[in-house]
Amino acid sequence: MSDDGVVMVYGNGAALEPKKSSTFSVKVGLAQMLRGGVIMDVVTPDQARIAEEAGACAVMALERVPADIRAQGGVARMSDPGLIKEIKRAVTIPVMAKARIGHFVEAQILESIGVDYVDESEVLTPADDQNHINKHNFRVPFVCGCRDLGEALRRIREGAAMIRTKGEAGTGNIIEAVRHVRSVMGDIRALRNMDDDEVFTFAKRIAAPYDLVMQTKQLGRLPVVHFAAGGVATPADAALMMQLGCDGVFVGSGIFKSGDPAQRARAIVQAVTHYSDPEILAEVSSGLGEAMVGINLSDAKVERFASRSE
Ligand SMILES: O=C(CO)[C@H](O)[C@H](O)COP(=O)(O)O
Repeated sequence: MSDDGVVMVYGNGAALEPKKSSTFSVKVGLAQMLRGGVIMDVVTPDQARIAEEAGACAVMALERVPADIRAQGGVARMSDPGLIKEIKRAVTIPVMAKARIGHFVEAQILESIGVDYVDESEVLTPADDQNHINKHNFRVPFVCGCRDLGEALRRIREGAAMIRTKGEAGTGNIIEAVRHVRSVMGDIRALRNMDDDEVFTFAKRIAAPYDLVMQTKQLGRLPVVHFAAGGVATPADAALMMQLGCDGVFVGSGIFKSGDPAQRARAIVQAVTHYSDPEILAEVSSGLGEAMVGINLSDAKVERFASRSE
């Protein structure tokens, strides 16, 4: 436990470590450095510079922001490695990049060009509808999405060193992000109050490895860093994710599909830093110009990226 009462998971990584890998706890520790930060989707070196200047703790290189993936359709893939290299040269903060679910060759390519993290992401078109990447086969740390505690712990068992709740990327609508964060946090609260004897059945019910469920119970939180993603469009949305207990946020479309990306990016960083101070939140939310338009999710025709994997 650290001074601020936060459970430090770095030293606990060894308990999650399969025999095969000697690096898992190092990857988990590396992701800790991102806590309290904002990770911004960027598609060009210029956008990466805007993100860094605004105070992003990392950027996520992808071929199109999720709102454009939705609007344009087609198969969304890993972005051009040449472009990712240019983005790496443009900034000093860590650069993440997305690989399709199950596409371990895209991940090999991203590792070979030196990205700092790979996001095995449902925002891209899945390559394998049964299997995720065996992330223990890589030196580079992975982040993966989840909608609930079981899904988070399954990804961690496969080697994810960081988790993000999925939300619904590219909608500018926070409702699914709230649902997913509340689901994870609610299950952790229920788990903490459970008798140890009940954990076997609970682990079976959420289809998660017993040892990771038990570790989560003991820590009172996910055993790796947990960010929110998908639908964050305003400083208030970002602060909401933090007040619900997340360690940081990913923002994609919400910044670069808004009227003034640089100003909105700065405001969202401030909101994450001062997430429990409504006066600062009021100040940074003022005069930001147009937010992204967004999509109403009660429309059944809207594709759910979050349901693309279990
Ligand atoms: O997939 C992501 C995180 O890995 C995206 O960065 C995130 O979900 C973006 O969503 P949005 O465009 O709604 O902000």
